[in-house]
Amino acid sequence: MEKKRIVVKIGSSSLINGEGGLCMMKLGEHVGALVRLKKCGHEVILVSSGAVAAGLTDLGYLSRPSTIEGKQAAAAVGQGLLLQGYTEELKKHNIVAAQMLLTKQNILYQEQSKNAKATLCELLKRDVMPVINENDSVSIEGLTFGDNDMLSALVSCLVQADFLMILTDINGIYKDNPRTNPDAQRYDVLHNIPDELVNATSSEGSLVGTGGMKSKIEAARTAFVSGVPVFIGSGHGDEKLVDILAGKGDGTYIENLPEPAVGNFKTASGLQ
Ligand SMILES: Nc1ncnc2c1ncn2[C@@H]1O[C@H](COP(=O)(O)OP(=O)(O)O)[C@@H](O)[C@H]1O
Ligand SMILES: N[C@@H](CCC(=O)OP(=O)(O)O)C(=O)O
Repeated sequence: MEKKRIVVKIGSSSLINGEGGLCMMKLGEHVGALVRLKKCGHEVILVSSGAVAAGLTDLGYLSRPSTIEGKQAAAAVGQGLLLQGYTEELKKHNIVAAQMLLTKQNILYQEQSKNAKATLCELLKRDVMPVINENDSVSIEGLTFGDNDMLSALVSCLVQADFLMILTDINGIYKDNPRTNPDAQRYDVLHNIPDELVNATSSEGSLVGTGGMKSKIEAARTAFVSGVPVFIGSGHGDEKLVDILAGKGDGTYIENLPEPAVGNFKTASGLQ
């Protein structure tokens, strides 16, 4: 089996329980699947959201605060809880968790991105699981990634990943938001992401997430044009990430057209 370098992004909506706190059962299930992928011999980098959402309850917020200092304070509390959760769950599988909190400057400035890449490669070499998030409590307005979808795409480009998996609370990209339009159809495969698709997609997300499907599509385009195939969707159980890699995931794949069979080539943009 060919060893692959895979970035997995987990959104807040897939980590939070009904009452708004961090759900250790959901986190543990993701970890089981990440470990399974790693045990297949792949290099796995996790980009996890959830810091702001995880910190709300302890700070007495009833919902996501609208002020920057409110979100930054929630992230300062929640990031600790998030990493504690990953460290404990990974330890059960004898895997060490490594926290990397990045700002946009760390990716934009070559000198800093070189260091970030070198650190990530060293962690992978040592068989450690990097757990990346934006450094929310110090990020400056206007210089944030905006959401972790773009962060995961930029990390994928930085480490020349073979695959980016964006896990969320919905099983793929639909032509319209399926929460408001239950008849909306899903794209199973896309071979490009034209402007019209980005423009037509809503940035309305779950109560705890940021950017909705629009930010995922924009992030997917960034990764895809740099040569990284992307999956956006959901799944359950230990096999879900292995299944996604095998092309059996429940979601939308953004990938190159398959090699044409000689004399039997049908073009498809993936956009119906
Ligand atoms: N065209 C669309 N296809 C699928 N989901 C969409 C679409 N438009 C909006 N959404 C919404 O995007 C949400 C996922 O985004 P978000 O809440 O930011 O997730 P996450 O926390 O995983 O980043 C879904 O729950 C869905 O309601
Ligand atoms: N860095 C923030 C990420 C916010 C965000 O992008 O959330 P999501 O849309 O759920 O990926 C946090 O950890 O809460």
